[in-house]
Amino acid sequence: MLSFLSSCSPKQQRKAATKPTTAPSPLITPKLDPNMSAFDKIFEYVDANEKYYIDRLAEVVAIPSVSAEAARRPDVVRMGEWLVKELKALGATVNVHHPGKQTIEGQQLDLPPIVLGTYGTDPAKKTICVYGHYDVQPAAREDGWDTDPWTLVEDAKGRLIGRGSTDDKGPVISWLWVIAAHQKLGLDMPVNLKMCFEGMEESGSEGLDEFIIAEAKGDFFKDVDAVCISDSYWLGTKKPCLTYGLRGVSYFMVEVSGPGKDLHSGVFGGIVHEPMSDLFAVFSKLVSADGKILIPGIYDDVAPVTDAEDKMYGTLDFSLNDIHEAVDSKVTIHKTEKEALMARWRYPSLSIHGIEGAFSSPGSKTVIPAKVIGKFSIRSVPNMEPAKISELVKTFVNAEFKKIGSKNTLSIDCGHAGKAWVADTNHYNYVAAEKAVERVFKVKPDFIREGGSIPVTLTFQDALQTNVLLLPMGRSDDGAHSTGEKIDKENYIGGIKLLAAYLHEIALVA
Ligand SMILES: C[C@H](N)C(=O)N[C@@H](Cc1c[nH]cn1)C(=O)O
Ligand SMILES: [Zn+2]
Ligand SMILES: [Zn+2]
Repeated sequence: MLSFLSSCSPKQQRKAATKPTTAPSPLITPKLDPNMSAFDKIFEYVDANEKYYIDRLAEVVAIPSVSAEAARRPDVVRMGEWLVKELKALGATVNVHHPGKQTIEGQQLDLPPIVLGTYGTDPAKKTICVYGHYDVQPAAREDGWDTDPWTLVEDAKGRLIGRGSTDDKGPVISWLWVIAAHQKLGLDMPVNLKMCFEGMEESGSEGLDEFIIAEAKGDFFKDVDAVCISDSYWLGTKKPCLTYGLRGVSYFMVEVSGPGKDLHSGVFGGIVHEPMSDLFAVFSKLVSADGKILIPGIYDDVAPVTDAEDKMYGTLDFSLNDIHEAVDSKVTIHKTEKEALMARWRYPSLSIHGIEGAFSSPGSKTVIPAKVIGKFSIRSVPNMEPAKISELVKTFVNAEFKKIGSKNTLSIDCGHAGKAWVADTNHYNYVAAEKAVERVFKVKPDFIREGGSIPVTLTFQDALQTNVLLLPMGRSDDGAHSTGEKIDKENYIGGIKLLAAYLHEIALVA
């Protein structure tokens, strides 16, 4: 299964490509001392089956389940079906919810299925709902990947490189390996599991909130005692973390159009209002070079810093160098760790992502694009409301466009929005996770917040009236959403142990 690449660059020759063309490595059941604890048995079993887990990760990375691209929608559905098949093979009760339709790229498409697995219904046990997403961000070799994003490659440092390896396929399939390990070892599962896996997280989780709210008291969710999500990252590269906060996100599309078709810039340059120039003029007013959002009122609702929060920053195992390593450069804005973490966790930020319709190929085509759609998002923090953010942004963008005096047309739309989330860490869910980290990694975790967004987290907390824990497997330098996304073998294998240990600790502490 693990083959070495030949006839390629020296850089690539050091890498092994794991292609899912043949059966995965066989599962091994090591001979274990019956007196060993359940924890130790599971840990030894997981170590013995490292190769199998990597082969199975390769299998799912090879399914390009990009939710944002219409052409990839069948692959997203295929990935959902893969999960259904695996869950059924494990003996889980599986239901699939079809959330309806969506229009993207002018096409009406079925939203991918929400896959719901139930494993165990023992009223004497706690019921833990685990959530994850099986869709991924777009990826293309031309973006700057050294390897094919859809072929899992293990490099000399034990990094498993491929789109979705850390965000979020590695963590999602790890829940399956936890069930399978218990079966092979003849161990009783310590909790009942409710598994909720969606295929639209990277594109606004369409249909999921409505489903959870409608079903909160229904069969699937009614007995849930706590929720666990593994879809975030350690703060650095060495110390495990538990995550208790996320920023929200409001995603905007700004369309500027005017000319009826693309134009020759030599013939029409200087005599027509150009959509791209208008968009640049407006976008240049959104954010300063040092990351301050320039939209009036946007900071008004940001929660003030408390004394406890102020002191907490100094306790974390984190240095600016962790950011430098993660971004492969020293282009950080802030001078201190505290300022950088505050900017990531507790202040809003605005990022410009791209322009649809703009000429972006190599070469020097002298075109005036007739229509462009600029895309940016605002990461929001506690107390900021998506409706107010949208109102402030739209008012500002329309006013800035008016100032230009262009005869083109601008329209702005908020594609999707989700609120920030902060959890109560004084809950057995966090106590169990902390103990699990200590068991697996022999160190106490840092308690951190995250700059990214998982909009459904708050929905789980509010609709199910339950505690939500984020239990990350990957590291800060995994490059989620980026080129060369990876999960370290150590984190993947350690992560499988961590998820198993967490479920056992729940049974012990709750
Ligand atoms: C933190 C999580 N793994 C993640 O990557 N979430 C995405 C969610 C999103 C929102 N719009 C598009 N994707 C993120 O934070 O960007
Ligand atoms: Zn993501
Ligand atoms: Zn994710």
